[in-house]
Amino acid sequence: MKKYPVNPRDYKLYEEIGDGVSATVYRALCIPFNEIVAIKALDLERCNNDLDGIRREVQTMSLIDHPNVVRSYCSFSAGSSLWVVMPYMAGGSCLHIMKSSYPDGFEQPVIATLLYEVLKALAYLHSQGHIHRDVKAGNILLDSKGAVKLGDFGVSACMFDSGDRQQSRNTFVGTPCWMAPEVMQQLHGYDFKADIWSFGITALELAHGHAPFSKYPPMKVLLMTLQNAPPGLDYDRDKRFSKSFKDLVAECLLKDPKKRPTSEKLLKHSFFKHAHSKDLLAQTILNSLPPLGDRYKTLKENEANILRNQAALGNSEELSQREYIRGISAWNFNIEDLRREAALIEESDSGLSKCDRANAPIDEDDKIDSLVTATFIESLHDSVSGACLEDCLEDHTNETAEDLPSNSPVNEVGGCSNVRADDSDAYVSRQKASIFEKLDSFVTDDEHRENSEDEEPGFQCKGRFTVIRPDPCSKDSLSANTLNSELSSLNGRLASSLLQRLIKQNSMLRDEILRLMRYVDQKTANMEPADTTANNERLEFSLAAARERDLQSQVMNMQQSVNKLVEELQRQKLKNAQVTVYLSSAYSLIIKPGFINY
Ligand SMILES: Nc1ncnc2c1ncn2[C@@H]1O[C@H](COP(=O)(O)OP(=O)(O)OP(=O)(O)O)[C@@H](O)[C@H]1O
Repeated sequence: MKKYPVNPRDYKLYEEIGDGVSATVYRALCIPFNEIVAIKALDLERCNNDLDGIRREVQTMSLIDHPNVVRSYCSFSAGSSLWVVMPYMAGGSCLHIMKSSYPDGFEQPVIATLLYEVLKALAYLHSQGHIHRDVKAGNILLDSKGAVKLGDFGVSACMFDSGDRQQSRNTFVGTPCWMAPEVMQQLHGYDFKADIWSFGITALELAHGHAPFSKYPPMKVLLMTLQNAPPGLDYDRDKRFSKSFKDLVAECLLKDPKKRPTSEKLLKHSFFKHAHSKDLLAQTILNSLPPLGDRYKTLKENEANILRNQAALGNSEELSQREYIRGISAWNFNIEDLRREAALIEESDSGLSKCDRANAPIDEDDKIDSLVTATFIESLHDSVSGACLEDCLEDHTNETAEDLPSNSPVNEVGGCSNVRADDSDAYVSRQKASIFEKLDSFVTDDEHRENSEDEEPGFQCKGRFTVIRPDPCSKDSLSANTLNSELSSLNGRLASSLLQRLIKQNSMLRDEILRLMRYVDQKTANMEPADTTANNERLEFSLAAARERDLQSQVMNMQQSVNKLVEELQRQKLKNAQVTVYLSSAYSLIIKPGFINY
């Protein structure tokens, strides 16, 4: 096999052809081979220390060998970046093609051809034990001849992972609009079927030019996906599509992952009778397209214009949502802490939830959805009283996938720094106030947005980062990761902080009393002759006070130990749940090799 050089000097970088949250992609020349390649430069500083994710992506890409999957030729470090050398896909991504020439989506034969190729990639990946976890138009790449390849393994996972990597399958990654309900729920982990859901959403994306719910902020997408009927090809404008296409989408978007077909089975679906060879793609959608670099430049210019117009209108909040406007593929909704908290609450909650009582779900799936959604919201309520997220639910319980332009402008992405403070009380109250503010702004924005299609979401989560409603000027701006972990630990921290403050106050009062007593004693001693008995009493009193202070500090230490033990218990509980999931997957493997089902 051809060995590509691993020295940056052997490559000449040309124009930029794409970018994501963690990477910029360039067209480049591999000088010794005189061959055009694509180089994905992963900025290690922008990767939020997700070195494991990068390692996984590079490792997965280098091991993969399938005509429908983008593989990496080699990778190496170049300055503060990691360069991944890949085949150059001159057509770019389906998302970019739609954005520049097909805003309302592709025709059915094109969709069938694209989806068939993607499905072959998925069948291969699944057979190798990989879950892609980020299937979407933005990750479907075309070369100049119409060959289709699935790319971006930034969040892929291996079914046979153990330890930390197994854990990654129990976390909340992907992109909200494309994310399967079971990935959001995090009740029993998930498997290959999560990709089938995303595949169904991608089918809708290719048919309409944007994914269902794409105008909504991630938090709302999450609630709508759990609560509403699955989206489908049910609108008037969908009449142009065949029944087999509608059936395919409906099968992929079944909420119960067990009922969804495998990728192997889907390959035999009657819809793929409409699929053609790659020539169709070359002759239709790629035919009149300008070179990728030019297209990318135009897209960027359009994006800049939109931002400038918004700035002129004084809508500063929309300014830095560049990723959303240009259709960056991944805005991974990283709320695993919150989800975990919701799941724990559910475990320990034997009574019916608000949502359960109100909605009286008819079947088991709906019940689980409602319960999880309700516990999710209740956990927020428990942590931060006053947050009123039910609005999100109630507003949309009867909505199905409403189609809204994926390029609708959204809020600004703020610089979100973690808050640090020396004074724990001030820190806790500031965090609390900040959380209230964030949640309030989320709810307010949501209500506001209901009345206007052009309004922007209040939350924006992208890439391996989660970003909350922006406030670039605020020093106290808080990342959603911080928010999530603060929410889960706020009650414990508040209680501990309160106790510590009480002990501190108590000991200050005691010192003050002792000081006053000493003062009174001195005054009395000046007036009276020395009294041995009184002196002895004073000595005893001082000793008792010292012993009391000693005991107080022991109580404080014990309190801290209890806090640590509670934390450890929660960690162990989580580990236990993961081991159970792992064992059940191992068991399924033994009884059904090649297919994993929890
Ligand atoms: N081999 C390639 N040839 C041509 N264009 C590419 C290639 N790889 C990526 N691109 C373009 O660059 C964009 C960003 O790439 P990629 O999705 O891998 O980066 P990322 O940082 O992982 O982004 P995100 O996670 O936001 O999707 C793609 O959407 C695509 O348009």
